[in-house]
Amino acid sequence: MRDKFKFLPKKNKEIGKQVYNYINTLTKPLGSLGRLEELAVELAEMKDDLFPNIMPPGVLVFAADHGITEEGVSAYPQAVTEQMVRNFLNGGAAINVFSREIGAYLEIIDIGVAKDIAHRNLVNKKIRYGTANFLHEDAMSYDDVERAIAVGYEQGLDIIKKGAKCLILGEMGIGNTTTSSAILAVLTNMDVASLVGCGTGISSERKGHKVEIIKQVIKNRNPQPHEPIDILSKVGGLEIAGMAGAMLAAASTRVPILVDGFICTVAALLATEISKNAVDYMIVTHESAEPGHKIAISLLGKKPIINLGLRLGEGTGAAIAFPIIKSATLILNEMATFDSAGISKRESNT
Ligand SMILES: Cc1cc2ncn([C@H]3O[C@H](COP(=O)(O)O)[C@@H](O)[C@H]3O)c2cc1C
Ligand SMILES: O=C(O)c1cccnc1
Repeated sequence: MRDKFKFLPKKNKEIGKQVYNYINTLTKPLGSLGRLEELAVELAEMKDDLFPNIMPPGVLVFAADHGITEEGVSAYPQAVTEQMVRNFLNGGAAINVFSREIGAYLEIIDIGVAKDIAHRNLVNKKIRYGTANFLHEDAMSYDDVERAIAVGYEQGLDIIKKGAKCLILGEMGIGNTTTSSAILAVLTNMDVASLVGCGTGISSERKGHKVEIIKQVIKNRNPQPHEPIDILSKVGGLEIAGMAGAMLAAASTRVPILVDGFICTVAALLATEISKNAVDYMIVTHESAEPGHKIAISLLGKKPIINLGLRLGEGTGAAIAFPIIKSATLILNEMATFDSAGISKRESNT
């Protein structure tokens, strides 16, 4: 797996310098567009383009079930995964609303929902009917993990081929904050209690139970910290592997990845464990209310753009932040320079 992604393209730092200099010729005080200026430079470096374009965005929502829901770790029953997939297909979920708002291509991928769903707009790539309960046995085989990453990779390439100029990854899977917390605990070796949150809204008592389950899971499964396939096979999720695969597709084609919340950021960490350079193509769009998210973001070495206290997933935070990131490209594409507008430049000794 690592061999396949050994040679991801590097960002073009030279273009970044040119864009930085160009931004300083635009009709505004130096540095006055703050973080947007940094984003413009980053996007140009990723895309190897002085005038990067990220319209239209592609949104891929990967859905899968988690056997660990048997242990009472979520506020909602497993059946909600399938019900929400139907809601996505009917256009009624939050990610549908925000995708429409930003003019995104949206695709829903069944990579491991526990029930069969027949719908002409569903991309059926089911690998298995949910993961096993990893308190008692491995979540899935190495082969399942590799197939899930390959599905994500192919879906990523496919939506890029259809014209997506940046990628938003979303997920749906009841129980996946438990899965993501277990993965993050393995990656960081941190105290489980410090990174577990309330997910869909469990009580603090139930949160204590979730912490104990995750501790026991890690003892029982003993995943290897720098072996992403081993981690995913022992305590992973199919949608998390799929998102990591789609991120690798984006990085290999210089397409910016707009990273969403806690679960998506854990997938991003796994993608960078598979190929370090993937991180160059990632923008963390927001900070979720899930406490593990702050830890995952800092491990990725990123700075979130917004914090609206979201704790939903589906790719919603990335979709909401999209217009901000698009604004960074528009300043390059549309603003006048001092010379073209005939405006006096900054005094040299101020
Ligand atoms: C109706 C509904 C819609 C959702 N959309 C995303 N999630 C989010 O919540 C789940 C993770 O939380 P936990 O680990 O506590 O189960 C995931 O499915 C995630 O995508 C939802 C959850 C629900 C209930
Ligand atoms: O941050 C997230 O992605 C998140 C948080 C809670 C529930 N589902 C998703």
